[in-house]
Amino acid sequence: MEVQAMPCGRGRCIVATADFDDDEIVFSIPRKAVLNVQTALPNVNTSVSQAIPDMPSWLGLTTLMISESFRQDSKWAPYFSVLPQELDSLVFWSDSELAELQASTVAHKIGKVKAEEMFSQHIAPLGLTDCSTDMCHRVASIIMAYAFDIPEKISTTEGDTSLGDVEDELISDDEGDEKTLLSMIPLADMLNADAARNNARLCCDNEDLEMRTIKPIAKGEEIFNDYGQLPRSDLLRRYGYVTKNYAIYDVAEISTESMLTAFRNGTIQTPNLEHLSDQDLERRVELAEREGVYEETYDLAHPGPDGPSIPDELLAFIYLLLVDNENFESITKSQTSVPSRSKLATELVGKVLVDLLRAREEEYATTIEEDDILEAAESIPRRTKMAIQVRLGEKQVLRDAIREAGSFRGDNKRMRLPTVTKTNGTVQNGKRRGEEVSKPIKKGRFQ
Ligand SMILES: C[S@@+](CC[C@H](N)C(=O)[O-])C[C@H]1O[C@@H](n2cnc3c(N)ncnc32)[C@H](O)[C@@H]1O
Repeated sequence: MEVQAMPCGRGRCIVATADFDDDEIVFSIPRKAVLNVQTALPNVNTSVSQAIPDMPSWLGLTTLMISESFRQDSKWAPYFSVLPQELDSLVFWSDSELAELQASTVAHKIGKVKAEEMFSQHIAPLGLTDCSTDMCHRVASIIMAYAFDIPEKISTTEGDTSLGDVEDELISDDEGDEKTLLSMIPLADMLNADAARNNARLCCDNEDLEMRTIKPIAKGEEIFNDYGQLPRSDLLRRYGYVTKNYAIYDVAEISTESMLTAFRNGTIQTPNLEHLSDQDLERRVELAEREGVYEETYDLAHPGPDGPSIPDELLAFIYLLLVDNENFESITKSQTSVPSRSKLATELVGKVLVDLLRAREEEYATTIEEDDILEAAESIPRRTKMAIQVRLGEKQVLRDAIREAGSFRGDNKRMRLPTVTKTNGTVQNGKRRGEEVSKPIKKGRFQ
């Protein structure tokens, strides 16, 4: 094998001991060397093997690994012995460490309490001696950071029914029709990842699993697998590390409830913005749901070739809250569709979004400039430094989104504001006299 495992600043890493071309096999793993319900479940005791099919795949594999780790003669013992004892995934952070994430929504996605409920409900009744909650967290977190979802290999051997029921329960089919098996793959899971430096990926098309290059690799270079285009918040939550290479995938979330509260409370700073009654607001939210643009939270990103910072759905949602009654009724009756992005990006939508995004920015206790200074400090603990990078990344996304919203110049003529008091005492909604509000355009859902 033309690779070598060695310690590095990222735990262990795998380094090439020869040159590789593009799309060359770096190493192969026989499927029987993979740990999953197909390979390991028949060995575990009856109560465990009967319970696992009722568990979600991550919990089933957690139970399987814990149970297997208690077996004196487990063939996986050498593998288990090299798995890490400690991880930096967010589930292991103390409250004060988590507080450093400030207003990042990742702190609410850790799922520690829910996981503990699952451990009590499913694993505790199995009576596995010495199995503690800490051990369950450790194994579940290793699975989160190390396991692969591999396509199920359907057995063609007639009469092979040994795992039929188990497979039905534990094989997930979340990617289209392809059923996958959550699996621990020794050696393949020794590869680190680093956004721009990834140069290999696991290929499951053949009998053996193959780690193949996705670009040429020179002798001496580290081999990196691709963990996906993850924002640093998720990288930290799942893998317990962050690097600046992932900054391009950072996202900041804004919750719809917080935006609706700002509308209800009248905290939007736009002058003359007509107050919507709760009932009106409700109708507009229902229309957003019907048009498929309502989300509980919206992800903002850095603008780039893949798209703008502010998603179309968020623009459409704010547009539906701000559009004048005439156009609102017209869309409701499906005489008009929600317009395209260029028409959604009205000056008013931009202005309101700037207010909402600034309010979101203020939920973080420090500014970008303060974080830049804090992050540069040498004496800072490792977890604090990672938390600063996450929250800083989110604030930078918010700043991009604010800049983008502030550049909206679309016509406000269909907006329900600002109200303009005419000298003769009549009030118009900002549209020029005689201006046509909307022609019935094509019906249909927001694209
Ligand atoms: C699949 S394992 C990779 C092998 C791991 N280094 C080991 O020694 O077992 C994933 C873990 O490796 C570490 N890791 C991977 N890529 C990294 C990187 N670029 N920087 C720092 N740590 C990294 C993280 O701790 C992550 O949870």
